[in-house]
Amino acid sequence: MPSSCGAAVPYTLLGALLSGGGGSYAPSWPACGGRAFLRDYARRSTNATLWVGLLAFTWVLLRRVAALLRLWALGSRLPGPPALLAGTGLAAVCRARGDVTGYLSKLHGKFGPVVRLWVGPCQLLVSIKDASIIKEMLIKAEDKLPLNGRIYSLACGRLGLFISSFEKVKSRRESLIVFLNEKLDVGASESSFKIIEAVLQRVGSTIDKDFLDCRSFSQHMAFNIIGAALFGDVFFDWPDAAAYEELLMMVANDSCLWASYAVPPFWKPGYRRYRALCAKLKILTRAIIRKSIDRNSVFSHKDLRSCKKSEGVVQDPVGCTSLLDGIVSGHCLYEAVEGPHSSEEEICGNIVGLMLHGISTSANLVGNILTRLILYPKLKDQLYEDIVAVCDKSSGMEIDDVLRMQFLLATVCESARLLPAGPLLQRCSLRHDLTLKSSMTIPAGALLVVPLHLVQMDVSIWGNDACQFNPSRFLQKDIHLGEILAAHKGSNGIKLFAECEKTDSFLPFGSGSRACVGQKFAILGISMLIAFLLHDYEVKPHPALTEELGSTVDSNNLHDLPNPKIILAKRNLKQENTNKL
Ligand code: HEM
Repeated sequence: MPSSCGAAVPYTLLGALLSGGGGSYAPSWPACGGRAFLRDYARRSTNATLWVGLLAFTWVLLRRVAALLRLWALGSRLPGPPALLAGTGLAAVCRARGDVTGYLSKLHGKFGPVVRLWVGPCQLLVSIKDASIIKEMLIKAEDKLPLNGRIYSLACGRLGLFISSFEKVKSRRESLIVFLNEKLDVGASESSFKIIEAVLQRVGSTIDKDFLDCRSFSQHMAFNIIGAALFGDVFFDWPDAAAYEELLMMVANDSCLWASYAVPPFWKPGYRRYRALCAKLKILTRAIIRKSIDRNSVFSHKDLRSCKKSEGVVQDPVGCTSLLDGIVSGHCLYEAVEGPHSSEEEICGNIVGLMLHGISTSANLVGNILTRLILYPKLKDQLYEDIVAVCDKSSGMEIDDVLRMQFLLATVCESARLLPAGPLLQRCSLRHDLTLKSSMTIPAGALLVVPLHLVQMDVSIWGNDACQFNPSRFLQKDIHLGEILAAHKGSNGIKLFAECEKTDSFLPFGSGSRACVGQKFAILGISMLIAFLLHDYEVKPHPALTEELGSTVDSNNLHDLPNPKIILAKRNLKQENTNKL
């Protein structure tokens, strides 16, 4: 028997409530009981929800398909090999850990300065080799690859630097630049950049060993320089510093591997170990942040509250003692630490990120320069002359002195040119298509890469000796490197060449909207470290290495010598001065 109440049950809860006041449903539904009403109501709501869900899903799917069709349409207009061939070719090279640069070089030779590759049915990669197009692309493409963000987020947790979206990192970048420039304090009478001197004094016991392994020594130096810059003097007395260094390196080594999984592989013991290391790293970072704040607690309470703020940038970083303030951006240190948990979490994440990136990149460059010094005694002598010529005139060594050591700065830049931090500079534009002046349109979401070895060793730009180590190329007539560095106080970039094409092709620190924030800090800091080292120590290869190498050393090919043993022998400056007289 059909239920007499079926037709009388209101469609919606609102309808039922309205009808409860004496509407047309009023006589029938109370008679059927609340259960029938609720059952019917649940059925209809479920149906409605399923319909809404289905429509939303179809909408998302259609949008995805439309975006994919657009990607294929725009992508196929760019020059490049047929889809399937390219995809398998690049994948095979990557899987075999082969020469990606060599592979891209062949493609550029065939298809021109812009080459597109399909690395999957929904993934387009565009490689760019032309300096002017690169410059335009690096300014317009403001985002990083999502994988880049994943690597840092996995290792550091929540953070406001290094992540994919430019919008989210913009203000952090600005405050970090203010802070790092303050650390350098170029041109100030009382230069604040005493970090290197302090580092060398404190790590004396490391230096005085019989011999040093170049990689660990460079890493230790970079760790101390960046740590001291971020946390202040307290970093030197921190008993957990050695454990922290070891943890950072372990996390840095594994981060790319684990971030490459689309779904975190919780079932793998290696992954669980890695997560445990990241958690320990964060605990230690919080401990050193707390120590740094405690050391400056008087400051925190008195001055940090009164830091002038404007548009999210700390305007008075002199009153704010450590990098923590710069990173907090818009909050003074005191407020941020006392504030909601999330901001403390983010400060910690940013600092772990800076330590991971700053140490690995700077250590690479220091190691590279030291290796060249022991392989190339003439370079060492020339540098020593450059350093002594400036130091003889002044009592101590200030950052302004280093700015006058042009050959040294040129050596650091030339080493960075020949040894970029990675083979590919990577960008993307997540939301908008990129329309380049050459009337090429690169669809949103495409992976944009610059093969750094090809660009920085391009014979047509750098000359026939593009692959050779030749610091003098940075000392062309009319270019005063030191002046240029000093004149750019407050800005991030360093203009090295009058010739624009060369500037655009010097990219070890990237360029454009996401360029390295630590570029000037790294170049000047590393130059100062080498100046102090060469001034006080004789850098020599270990005798076993000299025998092994014999006379057949190719100073341009450092791959054969990834981690040489070196000896640092203290110079007898008094004796040297007497000999000179
Ligand atoms: C020799 C040392 C270094 C090298 C070779 C280096 C290289 C790079 C490169 C290639 C990028 C990406 C740039 C781009 O996509 O255009 C980058 C980003 C960055 N670097 Fe460095 N870096 C060095 C040292 C440092 C130091 C010492 C710091 C700070 C303490 C630092 C802070 C950053 C930050 C915050 C970013 C991210 C910028 C963003 O995502 O917007 N770097 N670096």
